[in-house]
Amino acid sequence: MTSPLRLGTRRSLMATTQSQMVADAYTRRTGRAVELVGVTTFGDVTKAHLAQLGGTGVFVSALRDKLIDDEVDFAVHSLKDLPTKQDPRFTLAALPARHDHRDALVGSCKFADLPPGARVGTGSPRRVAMLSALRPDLEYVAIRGNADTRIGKVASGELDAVVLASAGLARIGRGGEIAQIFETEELLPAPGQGALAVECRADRPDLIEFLSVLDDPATRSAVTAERAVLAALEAGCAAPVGAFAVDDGHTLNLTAVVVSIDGREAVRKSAAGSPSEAANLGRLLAAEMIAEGADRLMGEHSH
Ligand SMILES: NCc1[nH]cc(CCC(=O)O)c1CC(=O)O
Repeated sequence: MTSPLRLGTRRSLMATTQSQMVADAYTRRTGRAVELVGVTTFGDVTKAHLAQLGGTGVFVSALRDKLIDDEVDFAVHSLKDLPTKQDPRFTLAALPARHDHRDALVGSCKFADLPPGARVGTGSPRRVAMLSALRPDLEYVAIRGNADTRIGKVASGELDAVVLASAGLARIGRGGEIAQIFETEELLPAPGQGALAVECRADRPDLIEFLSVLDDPATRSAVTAERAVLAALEAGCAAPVGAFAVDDGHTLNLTAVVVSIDGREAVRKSAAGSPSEAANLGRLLAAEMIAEGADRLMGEHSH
């Protein structure tokens, strides 16, 4: 009998839920058992504001340490938390079919119905910038902590609403509290939002082959283009950059935006191309955006 695969996961509800989803999908497809191994990460224990931690990857490195130490076989990350520069010791063996890519408002009314001066919580400069463009009359409050903590600030009355990723809310069973989902025309999601990444060591070709049953090619081309924009802009997860692509099986349609943090200026562009040229499409779009001043808009939030 084959031994179970060991899946390293952060201990938060969102992480264990998404890890369990991937574990179940793998077992369904292959018949092989997967056991979850809980790992505590720096990103879970630190009190520092995420945007001040010097970029991406705080949730990722502890899981990668366990891969290197051979304590786990693979890990599942939220793709949007993964640095665009891939560490050569690891491979994204599968990018499963993406869940909802959009952002959602949790609160007692829709965004347009919030009274002037209402306090809206979000830790993301991207969301602050784009929401400020729609409603400059609201107060945007930097918040941190897991989704549960953030939603709690609405229940306690400290905030009128919070904005979180729809996919994450669904994963922790709080999708029912969503007052509104933002369409991409008004709030373009973070590159890779809603997608998971299945990662293992690059020196385990057999395992990469096993895990590849979970890969969804249309998701892979879409998020490859989105992440290529982010990489070419030399922006990190804290930059006010949105990107979203759809691969319909023939054509890859990509839209990206960079917004000044006050929401007053934006460079937004779209492009279409072949899914097999996803990375190029993203790079070219980013170059056009830079030519129109995108890097100036990012200011201190680049890198
Ligand atoms: N930045 C933290 C983070 N990383 C992934 C998700 C949620 C879901 C996803 O995009 O897969 C969240 C929470 C959020 O942004 O609301």
